[in-house]
Amino acid sequence: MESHSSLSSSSSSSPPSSLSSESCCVKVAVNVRPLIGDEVTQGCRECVSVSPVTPQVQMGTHPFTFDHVYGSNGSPSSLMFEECVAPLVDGLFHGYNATVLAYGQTGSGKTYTMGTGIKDGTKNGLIPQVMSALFNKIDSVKHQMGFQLHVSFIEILKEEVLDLLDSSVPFNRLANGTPGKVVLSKSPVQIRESPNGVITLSGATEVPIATKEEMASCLEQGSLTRATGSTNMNNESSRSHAIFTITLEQMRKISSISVVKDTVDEDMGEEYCCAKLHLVDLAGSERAKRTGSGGVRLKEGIHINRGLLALGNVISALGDEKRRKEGAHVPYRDSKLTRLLQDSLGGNSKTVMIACISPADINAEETLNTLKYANRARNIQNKPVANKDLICSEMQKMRQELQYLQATLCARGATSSEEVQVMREKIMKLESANEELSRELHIYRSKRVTLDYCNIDAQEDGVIFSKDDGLKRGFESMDSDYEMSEATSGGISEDIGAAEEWEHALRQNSMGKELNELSKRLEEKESEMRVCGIGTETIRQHFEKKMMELEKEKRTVQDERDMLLAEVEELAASSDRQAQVARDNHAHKLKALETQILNLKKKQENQVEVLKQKQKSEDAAKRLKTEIQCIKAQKVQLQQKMKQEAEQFRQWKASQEKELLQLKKEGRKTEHERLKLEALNRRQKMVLQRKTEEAAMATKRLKELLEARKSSPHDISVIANGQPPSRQTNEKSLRKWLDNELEVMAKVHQVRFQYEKQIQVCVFKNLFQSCLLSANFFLINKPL
Ligand SMILES: Nc1ncnc2c1ncn2[C@@H]1O[C@H](COP(=O)(O)OP(=O)(O)OP(=O)(O)O)[C@@H](O)[C@H]1O
Repeated sequence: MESHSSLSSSSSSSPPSSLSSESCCVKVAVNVRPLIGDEVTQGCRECVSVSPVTPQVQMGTHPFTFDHVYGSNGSPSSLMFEECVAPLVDGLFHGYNATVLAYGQTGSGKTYTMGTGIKDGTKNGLIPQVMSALFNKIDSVKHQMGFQLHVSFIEILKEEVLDLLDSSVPFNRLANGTPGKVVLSKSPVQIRESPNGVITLSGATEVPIATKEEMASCLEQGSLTRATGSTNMNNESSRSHAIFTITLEQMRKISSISVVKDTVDEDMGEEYCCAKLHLVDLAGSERAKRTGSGGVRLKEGIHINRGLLALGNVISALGDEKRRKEGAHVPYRDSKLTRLLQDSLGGNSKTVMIACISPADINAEETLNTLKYANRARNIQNKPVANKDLICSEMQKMRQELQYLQATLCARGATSSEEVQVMREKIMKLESANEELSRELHIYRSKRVTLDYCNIDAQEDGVIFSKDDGLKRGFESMDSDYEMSEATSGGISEDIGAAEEWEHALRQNSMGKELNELSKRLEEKESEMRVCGIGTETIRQHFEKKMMELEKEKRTVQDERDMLLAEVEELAASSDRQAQVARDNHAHKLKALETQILNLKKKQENQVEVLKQKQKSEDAAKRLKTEIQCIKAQKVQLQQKMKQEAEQFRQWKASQEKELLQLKKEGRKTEHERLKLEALNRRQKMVLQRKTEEAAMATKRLKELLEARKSSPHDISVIANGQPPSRQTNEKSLRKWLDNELEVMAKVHQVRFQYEKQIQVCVFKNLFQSCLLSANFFLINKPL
């Protein structure tokens, strides 16, 4: 399966990255492998001492401090995964890219550490542990998230990027059957840089992974395909830089809690995250003299060293704080390796470098170089960013906003119906205002039509109606013979139409005025009604209550007065001084009470008056109500009348137009007939002329024959009186005479025939003329 893969955080498949960004240094761990067989055989001694307390490696007088040191009495190598790589695996689940980079001289144990070897790496190496940790984690959180895993495995061999998982390429094992040794026929992969500077690999196979076993199988397949070769320093020396990439895509369910109407609503949104873990097993630096390489191996070695040198330069550039601050150029483009590791070093990645060293004194120089190299790498500052989908976060935000708005809407639910009611009323008011305005507009238009007519009338002094251009259509194709009659009829019809239109406009105008008048009256009455009717009932009740109170008060005062009167009468019976004083007091009180009663009576009378007034205004309101109803009915009637009148006018106009069209059609037909008759007439005239000429000729000929006949009896008389003519002469004369007679008879017959024909033509001509006359008559008298 070919796909577009990327070594960068923001790959084509990755969403735009955002959110938390923190600077962090590249972590460097040193792994000191034990002395191996050859080294022991050669009697090598360990030249590296490790401080168990502080993660420090001492090489002669040079102490190097790292984040972790494993092996040779440092931390046990078994802790390497937990301390260095496990946090990166965790980071993947939070969207952070990560890189684990194994660096060191040839035979220092990089492949062994990473687990990309076929022989002994697949069990204890870091990559197999990554796989276990990854799937354990997925198992524990899969109920909360959706996962998708892909792996790709490429190598950079002699500055060429090759796909190690391309299943279309057959395995070409060596004749000795050594697994993993493969003749190179792998598909090349292109490094591409997207417009935003992201490096991608075009053509690298990305295998979808469902289980740990599938992933392990990919690792195994790639490791088998990877180029290895035997050197003096390593029987299974990797001849290429290998990058095993795990891509983890996840849809995380995130809950947001909102409170709607006192109930807690938990919304489960989704967040997309994509992160990549690059596990890099670099080819080891080597010295040709020591590896004993020649030919192909030598060339491979040169390429390997060149790549590692470029990597060293990048690390130096990034690790030098001064240069970094000055924004010095980082030579990522110097090799394919550095281009592919661009994000892992100084970019969007959490990176751990594992510097593998041999403790053997024979390798002391290379080990020192490695430690220096690794030490510089510790200064590299990366900027890992969680690759979360901005769109997803944005959607989540919008969802929350929507919930908030819904909650607000619910809270306002009580008032919303009132608001709707108010809006509805407003709409109704606006609609009625609109109707009123349309009506007014109609009236103004009618008025304008009337005024226009009046203006035209004034211009055409003496002419009552103006001519509507629209009604002047038709008949234009008619001959000049008919122009007068047509113009007359057209003019009449136009005048009738214009008059009718004018009358209609006047009628509409007057009715509109009447309607306006009614509306005005209605408004007045309604405002009067409002004045009369405001709180009529409430006021009446108030007055009635007041009256009752007054009545009650009056009665109380009257009772008091009666009591006092009774007391006064009693006191009047006794004549002592005290009784006199009491009588006077009572008299005063009585007077005051009488005044109070009088006041109350007055008040009561006033109230009665007010009530009467109120009753009157109520009656007036009733009258007004009736009047309003009456005006409203009149208004409705008038509106209906206007409508009917407009409809009638419309119908009349439509029928006029229809009739006009019909007339035009008939006119065209008559015109056609006329033309036909004219042509016939012309033809008949020609025939008549010819026949007349022929008749004249025949008459002439007849005359000649008659003359000849007159002379013939003379010949016969000569025969009868004198000597008888000879027999021959007689026969000749007789034949001549007979011929003449026959010719005369034929000519007479011909002339008679011509004469009859001429008479017929004359009759037809008369008939035709009378037809024309009747056609003219029809056109002139046809009503429009
Ligand atoms: N920690 C270790 N314990 C035991 N043996 C080890 C360890 N590390 C490496 N070795 C052995 O050292 C030898 C070289 O290791 P390895 O092939 O991993 O080196 P390398 O750095 O990958 O070399 P190269 O760069 O040439 O590929 C192997 O035989 C391997 O088994």
